[in-house]
Amino acid sequence: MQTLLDDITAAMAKETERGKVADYIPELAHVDPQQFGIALATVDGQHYSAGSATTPFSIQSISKVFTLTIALGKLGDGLWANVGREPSGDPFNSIVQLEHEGGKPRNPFINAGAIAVVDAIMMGHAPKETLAEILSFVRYIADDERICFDAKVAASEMAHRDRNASLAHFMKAFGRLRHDVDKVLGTYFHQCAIAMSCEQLAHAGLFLASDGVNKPSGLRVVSPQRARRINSLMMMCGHYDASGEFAFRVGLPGKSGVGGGILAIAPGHGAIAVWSPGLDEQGNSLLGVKALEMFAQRTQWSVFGH
Ligand SMILES: NC(=O)CC[C@H](N)C(=O)O
Repeated sequence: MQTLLDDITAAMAKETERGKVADYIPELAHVDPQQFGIALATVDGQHYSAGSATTPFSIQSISKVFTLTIALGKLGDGLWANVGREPSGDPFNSIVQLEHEGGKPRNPFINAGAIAVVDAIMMGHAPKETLAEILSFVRYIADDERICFDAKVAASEMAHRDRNASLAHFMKAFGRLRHDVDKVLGTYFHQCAIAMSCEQLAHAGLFLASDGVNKPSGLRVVSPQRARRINSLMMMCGHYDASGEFAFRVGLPGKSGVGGGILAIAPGHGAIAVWSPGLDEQGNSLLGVKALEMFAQRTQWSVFGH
């Protein structure tokens, strides 16, 4: 496994086409696109990594997997009254389906869906309390108390919130959000601004590869059925309008973020985190997808067979 991660890192270092760093969040525009990291945490307790695997980066939409897990824990199937579970086939920040579909977002991983999920988690609490809950959950599953929010990234997104604010106000107009829009957005931007390294992310995702059990503690995070369902949503919706392409090339449940990270789950094997800040047209890490394609081919861990 170590040889494989080293080979992938060497192959990615040679790539000249590295995509474009997200600049609609100005604070992310400063990140050096030359960086690449990869980490694997296996269900039998092994850890491997290569490249810049200990450098924290903005996990952005990968956080949506963690808030979905928390929301399902609080509301169970009640969550699905306000959030769908179908791929959208549209960009992550698209508004078009909301009008046709009564303000109900297609799935929890597009921005509208994740905003509805965090509104559901808040349950009348202040953003600070909800954020403390999200952070302590992430620290627990990653088994690492050092994980923090990057306040600068959160502030940068709040200052440029027009698009996400439109989504939130639109949903509120349909009676889909219960809390004040700016409080929901502030919470959402902070959750997206959690900074983690590939090593921390792979560790955090491990419960999804092991039927819902947190490997270091042996404690159950979610039921096997819930882990399977979260994985299915990651497969169908985790890469927005490129989810089909990701399933075709990689064949693993995965969730991307505009910080350039991707968390992929190989059920029964392990969790893999990759990071390369340059994005493709759909806002997914260009080299991250390439690296995972190489990883899935060499391990033959695709859920669709060899
Ligand atoms: N795809 C993403 O990572 C988008 C998340 C980002 N915080 C946004 O709302 O635009």
